[in-house]
Amino acid sequence: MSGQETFGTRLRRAMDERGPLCVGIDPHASLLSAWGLNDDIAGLERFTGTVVEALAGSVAVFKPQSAFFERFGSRGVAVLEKAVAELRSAGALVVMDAKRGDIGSTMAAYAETFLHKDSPLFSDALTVSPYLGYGSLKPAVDLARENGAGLFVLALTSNPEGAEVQHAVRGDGRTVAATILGHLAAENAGETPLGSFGAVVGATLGDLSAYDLAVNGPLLAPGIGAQGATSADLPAVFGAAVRNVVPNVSRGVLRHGPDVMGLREAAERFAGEIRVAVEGA
Ligand SMILES: O=c1ccn([C@@H]2O[C@H](COP(=O)(O)O)[C@@H](O)[C@H]2O)c(=O)[nH]1
Repeated sequence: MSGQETFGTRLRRAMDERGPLCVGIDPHASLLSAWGLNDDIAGLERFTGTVVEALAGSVAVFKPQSAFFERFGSRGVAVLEKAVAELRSAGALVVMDAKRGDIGSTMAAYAETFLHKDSPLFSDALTVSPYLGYGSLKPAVDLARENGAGLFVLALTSNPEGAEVQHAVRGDGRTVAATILGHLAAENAGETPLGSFGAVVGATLGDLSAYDLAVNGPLLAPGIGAQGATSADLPAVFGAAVRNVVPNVSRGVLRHGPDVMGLREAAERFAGEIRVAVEGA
């Protein structure tokens, strides 16, 4: 790596300056309709542009959900590319939620797509799935390091179905999720102020004291708002790791559009609740 700032360094600074809230950009068909937009490319463009206009200058992190753009084909991906560029040039960080995961040789191509500086979809970080084996992610880990980017690895997801895989106990007595967290701690060893290799850990999960969340990396926490978790739950779920949590809210903010002020007020409300929860912890 060439003296460039790491994702962990940029993220820590963004969290300090703007607060840790991550707003998800999830253009569900139902949200497009609620905003009075058609479920087509023009609706997608208007929706995405409104979120960027309202929040890019004040929110630290955005998490576009790639699926909602991909469903419109290449024109949807073009809208996503534009949003990524605009968000980053406004000083926000972009975590692309594409949840990629495949055998190493294919993983290398996914990594080129999202983690190579010359790609139009280059993002500060990418969500990835370790369920083809953590080692299959190596091309993404390597390219992220080379380009000052990061990863968020699915460890303990917010959905109830995740438990049958993630809580499964291996031959050595450790759970699958604990093993993934262990790999991340190793990636981040010695990094300051924060490593670049984070975990996805749902805010919906209740007491996680059985897990060592001290991976010296960020913990992306979806589940606040539409999935039922609240900002006030964060200290109980994350314990001492709460200061490394990047809480994601998607529909909970987006349902306040298309009014730009409505979106801003909703994001500020969540940001304030998160601040109170984290500082009081
Ligand atoms: O464990 C996970 C991993 C990712 N997600 C994604 O986060 C958002 C949540 O949206 P809300 O509208 O705030 O519920 C969405 O893009 C999911 O795909 C998750 O929910 N849980």
